[in-house]
Amino acid sequence: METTGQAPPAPACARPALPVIDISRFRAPGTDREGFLAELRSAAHEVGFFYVTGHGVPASLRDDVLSAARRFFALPEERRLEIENLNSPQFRGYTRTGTEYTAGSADWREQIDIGPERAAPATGPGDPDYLRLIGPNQWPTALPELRDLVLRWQAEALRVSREVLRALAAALGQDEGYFDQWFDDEAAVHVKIVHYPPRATEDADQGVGAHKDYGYLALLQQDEVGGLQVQREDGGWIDVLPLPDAFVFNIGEMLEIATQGYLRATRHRVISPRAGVHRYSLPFFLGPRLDAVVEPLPLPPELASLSRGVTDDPDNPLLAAFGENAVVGWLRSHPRVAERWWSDVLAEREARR
Ligand SMILES: O=C(O)CCC(=O)C(=O)O
Ligand SMILES: [Fe+2]
Repeated sequence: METTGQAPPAPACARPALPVIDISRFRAPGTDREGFLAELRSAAHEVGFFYVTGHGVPASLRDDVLSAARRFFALPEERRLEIENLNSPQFRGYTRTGTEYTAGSADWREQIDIGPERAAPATGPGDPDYLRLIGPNQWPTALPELRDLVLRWQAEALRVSREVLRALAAALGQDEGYFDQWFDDEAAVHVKIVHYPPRATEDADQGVGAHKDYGYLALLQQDEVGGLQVQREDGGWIDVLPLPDAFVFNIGEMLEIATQGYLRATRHRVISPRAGVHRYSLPFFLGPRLDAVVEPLPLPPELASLSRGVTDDPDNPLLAAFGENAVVGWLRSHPRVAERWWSDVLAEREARR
């Protein structure tokens, strides 16, 4: 189905446009394990996007985080700006609508970026730059409940995404613990709390422009509005309607590279809500530890023969060293934060060019 705007609500009996994977089957006694792994493999290889049910995250936690998000974005702007990301050397905190660009056009959303809640380590000359990404989040004093809710959400999203990654490792013919060493409690996870305001004019519909996600896996909780679209191989767009109690999962570029293109990082975008409608979503990105090095995964020959290879973007090449990739990505996407807190690093990089 080709669409240019927002889809009408799906009838209750509509077949979801993406595969649905019940992740509880991975551990359930009596599951046809090979059948389960084959379904997951085909979803991740052919589409790169799928719904995940059976994840065990309480609906009440999801509802509480989404309603706290609505309260945050309803605060007066000066209260939201108290946690502006410009205050944070670790790029954490609030960014206003219209400051983010995808493929040269402004996205129409505001958000809070949240990472692992840790103290900033003491660093000195010779230390890798990525250590400066480690540090605390910013939390709004006007909404004291947000910290605990979001950190619980982050922990649950990490748990579920590690489980999906283990199932993917098994589906790719590896030991299920294949990725575990890079995805321990210091994994570089990133939660966003996002508000898509209604479009400003009828045809200004770029909530977020078409892109692939970076990292290994992304997990998305959307509210009931809809607007996420995934690109098909023929270039058309599929509406990813909200499915109750399901997360949307997709493959990130790092996992595409690690599997030489066997798994697919699929382009997607968000269409802005219509006048009067607001959309809220909670994307979660799973990255490995900052000291991880991405090595090619040894695919079984029958899968390797179906690998598509990787087309790296020459303007934005991905490196094997994850921490350095993360630094480059943050410096590029938030130049004002970079100038304020990373000017020594920028100068050193400039001198080396
Ligand atoms: O909000 C959404 O539905 C998806 C957002 C997204 O694709 C992203 O932030 O990378
Ligand atoms: Fe995305």
